[in-house]
Amino acid sequence: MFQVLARDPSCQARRGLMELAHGTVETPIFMPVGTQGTVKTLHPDELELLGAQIILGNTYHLWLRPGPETIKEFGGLHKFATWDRPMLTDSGGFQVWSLAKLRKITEEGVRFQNHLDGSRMMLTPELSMEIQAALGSDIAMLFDECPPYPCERKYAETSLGLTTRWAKRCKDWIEKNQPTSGTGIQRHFGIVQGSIWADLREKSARELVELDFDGYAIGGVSVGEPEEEMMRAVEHSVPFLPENKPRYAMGLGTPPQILEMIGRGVDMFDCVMPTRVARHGQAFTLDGPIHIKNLAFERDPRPLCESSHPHVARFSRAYIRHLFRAGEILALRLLSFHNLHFFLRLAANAREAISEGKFPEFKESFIRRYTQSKS
Ligand SMILES: CNc1nc2cc3c(=O)[nH]c(N)nc3c(CCc3ccccc3)c2[nH]1
Repeated sequence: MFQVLARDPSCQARRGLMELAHGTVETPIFMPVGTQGTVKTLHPDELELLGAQIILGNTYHLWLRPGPETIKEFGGLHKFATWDRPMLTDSGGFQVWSLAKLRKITEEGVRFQNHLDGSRMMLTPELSMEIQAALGSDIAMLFDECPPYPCERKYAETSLGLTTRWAKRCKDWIEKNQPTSGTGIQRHFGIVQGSIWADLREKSARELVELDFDGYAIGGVSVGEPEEEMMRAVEHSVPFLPENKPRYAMGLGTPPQILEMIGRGVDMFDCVMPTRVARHGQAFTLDGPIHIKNLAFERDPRPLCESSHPHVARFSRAYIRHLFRAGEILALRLLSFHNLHFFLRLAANAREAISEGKFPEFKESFIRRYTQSKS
């Protein structure tokens, strides 16, 4: 399922290939988030134009609406959304924690109030696996508990025990129900927890590796902790994960953070930021982010960035600023397309640098230019 093609000689960065039911994915990879079965404001053809190899869907959102029956009737999420490349779905626990009201965690699962109609619902490891199987994603995340930040050590320790017991229940469900044919093999990734404590991160990683999954995510990060805590959580988890399996840092991060993580041996990234900040007028450039509403761009004839995709580079900053201030929907689409392209190019350039054994130099020069205050 995963093979390492090249390793940078002077850091932990590696280049790899993931063989999935709906195609091959090169790593390191950035994965656009398509919460409701669409990457906001963009058409699947545009995602292909961008070179998106895999997109993310949300079990929690799709379970509540339109519901697994509808999606099953259309042959799964790929057919429903007409996206024929790989998809990864989260298990729903994190979304219950961050979206639903009146959440109650028990050994059985998570009881909560549906944020759409207030009805009381229950999500369990087995149900999460069942929904993700109905969605037909290429990679399903195991049902975990993402502890809040900050939290007491005792809470983190108890919580990681629950995540491991839930991982075992997911594994039992998979062994009992996973069809080995039909919609193609669905892979499953365990999620390492343990909050900010190194020994808990090691404990969680060892317990999940013991259960043996197709890949491993580093969870409990990008939940409001300082950047150095995020880096340490990755550093304390990666050494206990197998070399020959993909590693996914959940919810991360800014361009510099992604490059720092790649240097520490992480292969997969997701972040709502590129499309979310696009809707607030922020565009990523090699010289750092810009806010298109800024008066400075009123007559700026340049494209958003020298490395913009032709699909967007044909428009001046002045024109996009005008559209944005006029509330034109095209502005959101152009900024979303541009930002996703920026992140996808960053991953592609990282892959090249790793193959050339020059990742540290690539990382340093990108971060230097990106963070220097623009002239
Ligand atoms: C923004 N920061 C962020 N930190 C996260 C931590 C966890 C975590 O510890 N456990 C799980 N299961 N998911 C997490 C997510 C959601 C990532 C996602 C979103 C959309 C689609 C697919 C995947 C996180 N996102």
